[in-house]
Amino acid sequence: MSSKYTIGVDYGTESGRAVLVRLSDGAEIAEHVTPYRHIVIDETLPGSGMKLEHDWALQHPRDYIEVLEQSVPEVMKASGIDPAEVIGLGIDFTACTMLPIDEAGQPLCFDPAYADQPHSWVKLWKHHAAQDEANVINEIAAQRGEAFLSRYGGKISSEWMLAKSWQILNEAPEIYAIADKFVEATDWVVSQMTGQLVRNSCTAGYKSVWHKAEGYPDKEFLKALDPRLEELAETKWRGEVLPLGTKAGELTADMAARMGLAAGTAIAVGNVDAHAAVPAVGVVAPGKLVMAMGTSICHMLLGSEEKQVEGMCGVVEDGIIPGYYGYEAGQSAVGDIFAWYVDEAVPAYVLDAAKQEGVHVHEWLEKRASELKVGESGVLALDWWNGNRSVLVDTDLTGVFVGLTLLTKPQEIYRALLEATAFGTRKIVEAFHNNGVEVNELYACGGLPQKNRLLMQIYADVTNREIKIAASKQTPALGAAMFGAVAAGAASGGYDSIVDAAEKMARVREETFKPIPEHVAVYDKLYAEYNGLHDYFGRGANDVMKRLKAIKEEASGERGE
Ligand SMILES: Nc1ncnc2c1ncn2[C@@H]1O[C@H](COP(=O)(O)OP(=O)(O)O)[C@@H](O)[C@H]1O
Ligand SMILES: O=C(CO)[C@H](O)[C@H](O)COP(=O)(O)O
Repeated sequence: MSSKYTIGVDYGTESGRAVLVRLSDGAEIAEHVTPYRHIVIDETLPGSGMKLEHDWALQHPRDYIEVLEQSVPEVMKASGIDPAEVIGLGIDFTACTMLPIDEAGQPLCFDPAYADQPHSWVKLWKHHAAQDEANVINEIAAQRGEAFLSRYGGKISSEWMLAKSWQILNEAPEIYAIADKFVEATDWVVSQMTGQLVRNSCTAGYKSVWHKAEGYPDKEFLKALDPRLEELAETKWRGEVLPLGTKAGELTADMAARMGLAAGTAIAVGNVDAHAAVPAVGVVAPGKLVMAMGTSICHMLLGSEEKQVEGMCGVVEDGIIPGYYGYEAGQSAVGDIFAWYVDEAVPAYVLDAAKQEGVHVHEWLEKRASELKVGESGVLALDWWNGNRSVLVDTDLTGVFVGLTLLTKPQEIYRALLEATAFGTRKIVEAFHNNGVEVNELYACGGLPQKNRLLMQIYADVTNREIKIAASKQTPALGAAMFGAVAAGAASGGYDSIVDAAEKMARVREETFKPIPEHVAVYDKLYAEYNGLHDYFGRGANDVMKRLKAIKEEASGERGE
């Protein structure tokens, strides 16, 4: 019997990649990356050259289609597989990455009449220009005691659908009026393959404040924000929300020809990058926290009940794996903090030594830092270089070092930064575990577990939990491919559930990182000190970070006088 295959397409911030996967064992047969032609549009609008304001981040929807037209045929060519053997395809995306579309499902920015209006383009997840709207959403939701706030750790983000939709209404009412719908890019790309638009429970739940039983926020709340938003959910956000793993439709003949696949191939509903990674490491049950570790960390966890956990990004029924409540939390900088140190603060002698040894500065520092005993340096840091996303949810918090002396070495500072991010993760683990959402094991995927062994050992020691590492380097794409196999179903040679798909296709490395008891004991003491600093600086006992920010803004003339 011939093998069957599935394709996962992972849409990142700067590029998209297709991975062709064998259904029987999850083997990754071929992959291809297509960088987005327009990458991130944050300075001037394509065509008109209109200058964008600060904090804007747009994308070109055509770039997403190009990934399908280039990377999918490339993986087919590289593998030599017959298109008839590819039975399903799934995609995952950054989120909330949203766009306004017309009645025919076309992006408004494709229409020459609207192409010069920035609000007609795709707003990327990191478009942060809707903060004013987010602040009012949070204020009014808190005043009205809206129940949904507790499902999002008390805060609705400026990155999400409501703030972005409202920004369009405030700044470009003509675009708001003409738009037939606002959709997640993941749902739009799926609609371009199938010819019909359906929404998915993951982005709807985490990014559009949708609840399986209660739906979107009610009209009274939306009206309290702005009377013009009263009908938002029934109009611009309308459309069926389907659980992950559902078949969104079948590949149209036109798209099949452009992608080099067979018409009728099953296409799964869209998904989010970090969330797609969870089944790809084999996690389909509660108790196992998955960390997507790179520039930042997304923490994902399943639970059997809906619990309130301080500072989580969100809890969504069916949001990660159907049948479970999916919890998400995060640290807004991790690899980026280490990058800051390496790029901005390492002495010249370290740069020279690394060059001489022919290793990257990170590797040089990792090697020297791993020669230190736990606690030996006497240096402790708080990991708030990009604010705190969980559990304090406060972007105005900043970094701290304690214990520096004239003898402090660069490797001691580097190690303190690795440890600070591990303490931040322990805080999140404990927030879940102590509120009835068990965390017994950790799984890691993303770039960092491949790059820094000391970091992984520190995470195991600080959290006192074993850490399993993803075998795949393309974990989100593998997860998306698995959902493609589920959309196809067992009758077509795929799988009937993501649990079945994970059993056959997901893999972790044999080697794990286990806590070392002597390290755990010292880290318990250091974590107690971290906790003390965390609460002192983060919970209002000393708002020095906020006062410094105010002084800084005053000094740089940014404060309204
Ligand atoms: N050896 C290393 N040790 C620790 N951090 C590293 C190392 N090499 C690179 N980094 C950091 O890892 C991050 C990139 O992680 P990666 O998962 O590849 O990217 P992304 O989060 O963009 O997907 C950067 O912030 C970089 O500074
Ligand atoms: O909000 C998110 C997931 O909920 C991600 O941060 C966003 O999708 C971008 O991810 P990445 O930096 O890995 O591309």
